Amino acid sequence: MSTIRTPTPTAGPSSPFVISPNLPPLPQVPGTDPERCVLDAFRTAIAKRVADALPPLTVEQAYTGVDYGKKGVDFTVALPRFRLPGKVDELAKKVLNQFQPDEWIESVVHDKAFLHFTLNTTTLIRQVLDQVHALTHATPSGQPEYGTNTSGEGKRVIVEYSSPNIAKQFHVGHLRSTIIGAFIANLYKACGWEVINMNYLGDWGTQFGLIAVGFNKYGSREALEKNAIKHLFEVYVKINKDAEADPEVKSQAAAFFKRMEEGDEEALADWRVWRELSVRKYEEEYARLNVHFEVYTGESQVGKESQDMALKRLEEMGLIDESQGAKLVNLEQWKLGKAVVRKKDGTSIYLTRDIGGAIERYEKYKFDKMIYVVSSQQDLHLAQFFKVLKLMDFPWAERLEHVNYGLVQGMSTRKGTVVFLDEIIREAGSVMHEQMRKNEEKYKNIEEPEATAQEIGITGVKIQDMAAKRINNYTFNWERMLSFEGDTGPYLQYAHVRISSISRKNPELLPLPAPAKIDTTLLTEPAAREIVLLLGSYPDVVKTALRTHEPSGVVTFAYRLAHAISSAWETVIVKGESDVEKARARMWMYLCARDVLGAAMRLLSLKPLERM
Ligand SMILES: NC(=[NH2+])NCCC[C@H](N)C(=O)O
Repeated sequence: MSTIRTPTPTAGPSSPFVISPNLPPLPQVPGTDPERCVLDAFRTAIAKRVADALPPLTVEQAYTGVDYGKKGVDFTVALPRFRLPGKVDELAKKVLNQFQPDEWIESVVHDKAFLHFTLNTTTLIRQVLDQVHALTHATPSGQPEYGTNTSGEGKRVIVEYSSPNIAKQFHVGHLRSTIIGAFIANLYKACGWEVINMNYLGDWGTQFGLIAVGFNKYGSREALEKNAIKHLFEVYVKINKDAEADPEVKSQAAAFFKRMEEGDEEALADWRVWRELSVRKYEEEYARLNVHFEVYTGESQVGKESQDMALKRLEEMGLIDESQGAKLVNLEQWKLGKAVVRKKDGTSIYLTRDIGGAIERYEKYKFDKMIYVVSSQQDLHLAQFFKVLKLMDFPWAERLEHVNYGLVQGMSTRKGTVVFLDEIIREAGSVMHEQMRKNEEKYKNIEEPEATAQEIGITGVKIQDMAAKRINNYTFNWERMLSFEGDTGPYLQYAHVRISSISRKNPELLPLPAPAKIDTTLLTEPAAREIVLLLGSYPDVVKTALRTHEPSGVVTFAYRLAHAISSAWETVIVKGESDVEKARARMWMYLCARDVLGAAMRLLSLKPLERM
């Protein structure tokens, strides 16, 4: 299996898709982009009819009232939201009276306060499939772009996530930050933003004094080279024990860290190696998760100057209270308590580093937005730190955003509590491998069972993590997340593999003719129409995710698409269809569905499998 990064979609400068010029012309509604989301055109067609019948309503106003319909309805307009004079029934009647079906809209039905519109099936299928195809296979960049948009063009975002602490445990909180953060970064990229993936390591603090002392006693250069993360943690655990029994160890550690804070090169030399080797190891593990950082920074990298400057400014502004030698910002009036920004002994602290760090990042990157993907356990910390920056009148303080998430209970391997990221990855692979072995017949046909199990295992972990709203807590469950049944990661991979097999299984239909030569009017089954409408909605799914910062909407979309494909599979057949033209049209539709399912999976940082 290749280790090459699966490219995540990003919008190119111009779209290779244009709406057929033979269709009735439509006005251009600002903010819509039919060349990237053809449903925008259908919505405009609906809005135009509603506006034309109900002056002074404008097409633009009407457009905001066009929503997806429920249960078998394409789009619905709720009339009361326009606040027009007159009774709803009369308004509806006006729209109905003027209604003429055309190649955009087939029909309208009036139901209480609602108008339900049905799109013209022929146009829908033709335009959506053409668009998916062009934006997947014919982009100037050569990268798939379907679902992307250009709303973030020219803007830069920093997404800070994962951020584990060196020499300490990599816990589920860090895993969630990694999974959700990678999604958020992909999402912004797909919306045209320039994205900087940033990892803010916990690489500073008194624990490094302890490790320095511990390393002399328990450390091994060899073990460090082999697995720095693991070895440093082992050293840390041992010396911590010693320190509990022997205050001398503690004071040695404190003295050493003091030297580090003072910039003593000798003291820093070892620390630098530990950090470097840990980062290298982390990079390997992130790569297996399809996660990549442009910037590894950390608490150690925040300059003393920016922290001092921040304190000074707070002081000048009269925002600092002193209490027993410590300095704090009183945030009581915002119900954010009192935030300590300088300890009695003058050493820097987490909060102050975050404040100084943000100032430095703004200087360096001039970001339009900066997102911190951090557990909801740190809600107060982030709220305090954002508030302090606002009080300091930094205009960019408004650009900071905290994307939080709930707790995870019960993550452990069969050997016990998880401490390291590579244990999670390995366990996911081995549990999945056992699962796959249960089906001997299938197992025999898998080319690279271990690599495949690994990828599906990771998919299971990620999907379990992103399936519900971020803020929800959940219980880690290997059994459930790695099952092929129900809405799980393995099920999604399986759906992608099955649909990818269609070319392999029907070589006689290949190569498919150019899209224009494929007769999509042969796609007459409701199940096919349902798939196509879902495909058309994908660009909206991406936009909604950007607004909510929720991966769950994308996961739900992927399931819905997988289910729709699976219900069509037995009836809208390719193999065994005697009409070759029809078989080809169906195959093309399935391949477009595969492209969109793959795009959604990649957005979720997954690597869609072609075979298993
Ligand atoms: N800018 C930040 N405070 N980011 C979050 C850092 C998370 C911290 N290293 C922890 O493990 O708790």
